[in-house]
Amino acid sequence: MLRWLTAGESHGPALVGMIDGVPAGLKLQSKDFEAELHRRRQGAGRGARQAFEKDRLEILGGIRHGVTTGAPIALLIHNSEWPKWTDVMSADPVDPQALKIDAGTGDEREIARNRPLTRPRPGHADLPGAIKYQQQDARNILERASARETAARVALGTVAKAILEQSCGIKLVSHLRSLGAVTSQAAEPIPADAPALDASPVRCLDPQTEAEMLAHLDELKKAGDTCGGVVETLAYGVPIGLGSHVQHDRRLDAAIAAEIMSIQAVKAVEIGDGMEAARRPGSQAQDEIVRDADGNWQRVSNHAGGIEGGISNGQPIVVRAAVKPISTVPKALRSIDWATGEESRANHQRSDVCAAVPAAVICESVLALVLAGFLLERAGGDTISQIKANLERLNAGDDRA
Ligand SMILES: Cc1cc2nc3c(=O)[nH]c(=O)nc-3n(C[C@H](O)[C@H](O)[C@H](O)COP(=O)(O)O)c2cc1C
Ligand SMILES: C=C(O[C@@H]1CC(C(=O)O)=C[C@@H](OP(=O)(O)O)[C@H]1O)C(=O)O
Repeated sequence: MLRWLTAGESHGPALVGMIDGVPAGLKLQSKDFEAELHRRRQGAGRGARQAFEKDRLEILGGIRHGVTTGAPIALLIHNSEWPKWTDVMSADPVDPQALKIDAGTGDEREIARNRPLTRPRPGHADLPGAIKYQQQDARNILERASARETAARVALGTVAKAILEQSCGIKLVSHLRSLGAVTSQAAEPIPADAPALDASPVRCLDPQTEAEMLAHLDELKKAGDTCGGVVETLAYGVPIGLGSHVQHDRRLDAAIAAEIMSIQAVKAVEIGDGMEAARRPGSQAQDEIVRDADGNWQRVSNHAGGIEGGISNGQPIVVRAAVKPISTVPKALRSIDWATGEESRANHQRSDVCAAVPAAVICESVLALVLAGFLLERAGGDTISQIKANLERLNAGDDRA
């Protein structure tokens, strides 16, 4: 069984990720994690933090000389800003007078005064979190609600991607179907080896759409507004048989939807044609069954996005996620200051303008974690070679005419 957890705050010393149930014999090095963390930092729409955030990684256990041992893998990702925030985020009480930080952005001035954040931002966890946990300072909520946490999930996803790739060659790819009001004209489906995607600041293969997306983003930024987008993630090479129809919590599509929805700012998840399927006649919404010359089961289309009855059907898995516009809107929205009870404008701290591009990399990682969990459930072993052998045996086990 694959289990994973993260901990840590956005401006604390570090993030922590731990994953248990990883087979021995998987090849994984620091540079593999660093490459994925680098991908998450890239792209249009990011705020100032990503210009200097280094995501410095330490592997604390589970990997030795570039190979997993079967022990839980523990990962630490240092927050570059920690030296500046040590007093503000200290675990132990500090004298408020001692808190001195260079004035810079409005946010830093708030910190310099060590003023509790009391003007909750609509759309963030500030208000419901503060009421639920009885906090007077929204920082005690927003530090953990922050999508900084996704750096840890992307690091854990690196392990999952290695399991998928090294056991049966599964590859994932992500791109933007739309950014704000601009929709991609990309041919479908994007292949697994689409190399230009990482080079595109908006993960879009079509230069004209890319330019329109960038212009749209720029326009919203100049207007003091923020932007969302629709991310599409595909997994190629997933064998038939991951997940099950027999119980609600064993359905692959349900697990994928829940995990993708757990990414900060994701507000809808579609598998295959998703919402569009509901508008089509049934004859145009299913994937007719054929066999190729070698007798392999094939489909003439992939409306189902690779999953039927909660089970992978051998077609590419296609998942789309709607990422809402960033809730820290620079032209700050209406709120109430809970320190005074008066109408006010929401706190504004340094912020991204759009999360859709990094969300694409995060969706890949999260999808990889879910698929790796189901793969291990079906073909699990203690070592990667046992999993490979199990998969071969399972794939050869179909004696249908
Ligand atoms: C990669 C990424 C970066 C984000 N950056 C910001 C940000 O800078 N400012 C902000 O207000 N929200 C940002 N968000 C969204 C918030 O974390 C999210 O809206 C908040 O935690 C509330 O959760 P919910 O939107 O899922 O309800 C980001 C999300 C992602 C995925
Ligand atoms: C730090 C990251 O994203 C952060 C996510 C985030 C939020 O509210 O979700 C708010 C911002 O934090 P900060 O105030 O430090 O700029 C983003 O930068 C990251 O992705 O590494």
